[in-house]
Amino acid sequence: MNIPFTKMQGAGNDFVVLDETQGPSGLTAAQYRWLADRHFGVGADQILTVRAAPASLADKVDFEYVIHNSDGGEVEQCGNGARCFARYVYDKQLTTKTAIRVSTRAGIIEPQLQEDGRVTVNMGLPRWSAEAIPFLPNGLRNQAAGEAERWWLPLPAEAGAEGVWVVPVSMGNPHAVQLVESAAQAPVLQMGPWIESHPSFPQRVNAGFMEVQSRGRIALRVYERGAGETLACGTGACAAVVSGIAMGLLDSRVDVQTKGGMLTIEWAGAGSPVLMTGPALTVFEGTIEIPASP
Ligand SMILES: N[C@@H](CCC[C@H](N)C(=O)O)C(=O)O
Repeated sequence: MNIPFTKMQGAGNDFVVLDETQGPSGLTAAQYRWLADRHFGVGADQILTVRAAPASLADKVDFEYVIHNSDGGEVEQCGNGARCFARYVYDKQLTTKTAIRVSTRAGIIEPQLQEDGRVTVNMGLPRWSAEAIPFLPNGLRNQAAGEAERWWLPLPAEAGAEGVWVVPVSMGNPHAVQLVESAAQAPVLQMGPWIESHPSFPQRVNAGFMEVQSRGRIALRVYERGAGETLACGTGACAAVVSGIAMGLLDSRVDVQTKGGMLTIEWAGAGSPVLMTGPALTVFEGTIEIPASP
């Protein structure tokens, strides 16, 4: 099967974007994995698929946005991808709107193109309940940290620590945020896989390592579920900032330094949606022949 694609990136988190507004291509998990492979396919952290609004939401949204991790699994949300999605549908003239409503597996989000080329996305409310994340707190120690709750995740010796305190939170997808002295020195690659697959997160989790540099700035690295460490994670940035605000460590507007660029996250507190602003750029376009059974 030959399919056209667009390669995009947002703060270095990179994507293959597919247009299925005229109908589904019916790709399998193995084909998504192949497309994301940096040696055999195009290479990406996530594959983003643009679809027409589902009939049940036709009066509420402009498009549907489907996300697959590089391991081939479909997931609920992707923040950097949401910005690239908005840039894509506008640049491809699939819409003339600059404020777009998009349905995702995690609900409706609202990207808005800015005049400086960046995109701001209303990512909705953070969710803290164990059911929403989902998170199994059974038997784990916890402690109050401001208005947030931190949980002790015991880890095996191979992870490099007996355990870590994390704040579990959902931005539509699951996150576990820990505070570190230095993001640059954090054991992301050693510890990340153990947190990602920790039995307390039945759908696995994105593991965030947050260094608070001031009340308005953090450095962040994220070991992403289904993709490994990426240069930036938009939902991870939202999760880290809302956790830091709930812990009383951050103000309501925070610059997030990632390995691939800067994101700005704003959150006015309980009941308010999280706003994420950052870059969204096209890198190249092409057509690729996808093997039937890679
Ligand atoms: N890169 C993303 C998140 C992609 C999904 C994530 N790996 C998951 O499995 O939940 C972002 O920018 O938010």
